[in-house]
Amino acid sequence: MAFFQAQEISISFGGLKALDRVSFTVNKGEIFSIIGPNGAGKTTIFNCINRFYDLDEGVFLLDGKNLSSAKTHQIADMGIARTFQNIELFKNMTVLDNLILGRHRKRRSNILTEMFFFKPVQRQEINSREKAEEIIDFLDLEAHRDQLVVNLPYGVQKTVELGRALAMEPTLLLLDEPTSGLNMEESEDLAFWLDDMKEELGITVLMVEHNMRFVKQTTDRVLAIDFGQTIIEGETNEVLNHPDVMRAYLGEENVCNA
Ligand SMILES: Nc1ncnc2c1ncn2[C@@H]1O[C@H](COP(=O)(O)OP(=O)(O)OP(=O)(O)O)[C@@H](O)[C@H]1O
Repeated sequence: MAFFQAQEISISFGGLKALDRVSFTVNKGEIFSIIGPNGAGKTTIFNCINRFYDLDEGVFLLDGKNLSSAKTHQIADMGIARTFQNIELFKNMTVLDNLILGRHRKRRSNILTEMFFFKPVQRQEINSREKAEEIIDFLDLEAHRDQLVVNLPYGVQKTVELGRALAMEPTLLLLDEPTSGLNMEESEDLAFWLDDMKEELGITVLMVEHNMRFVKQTTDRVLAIDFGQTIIEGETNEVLNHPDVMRAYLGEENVCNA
């Protein structure tokens, strides 16, 4: 069964139809990319999944469950985590503390449990710390563990943001332009981690990405859109080599060099 589906989704901003009956299907455990030129509607898809915006028409289904009535925080509880085009971290906190905070949605405590059930709360705290340490190990962040995020290079901050999303133990991870601002070596590291996330952690990844070389290297299937409409959905090579995609989005030169 399809793991995640968009069915005929549409949304308008004033007179602008940002998404016009777009559908796509993401299978369990695959890395799926959405590509298209600036303003095509890619980030709007993510913002609708997160319920920052309400769809005018259509639905998203996660494991067959309709997300329409879920609120933003419930989307996270259902196992969907996200990174942003502009990094969103607590910049004056350490890497470790940002990762522990990423566990916040997994914790089940309130003021009463914190006051009267010290042991369970303490256990959650220990679990969060252990999970954060696992992620530090997984993403090679040991050297930066106790540094303030504000003092880290951009590429490392992006890795920490990825780590914070992983701290939620998502089943579906949304990555918005994960390679933007990364150098070649950092992009290679990211490709390696994506492969590990897929193979070792079984996470399904839905990614918006402009870097066609990276898409080609990492992605199982692709949706190409422009002006809020689908051009084609299919296997990565099939989509990247499609004449309409080459013409409309990438330019012949980029595809040849990819
Ligand atoms: N909140 C909003 N209000 C008005 N228009 C919006 C809003 N959000 C997005 N848009 C418009 O919807 C269209 C799609 O925007 P979106 O950010 O999804 O494009 P994108 O494909 O992610 O582009 P980029 O690659 O540049 O990030 C654009 O024309 C954009 O200006």
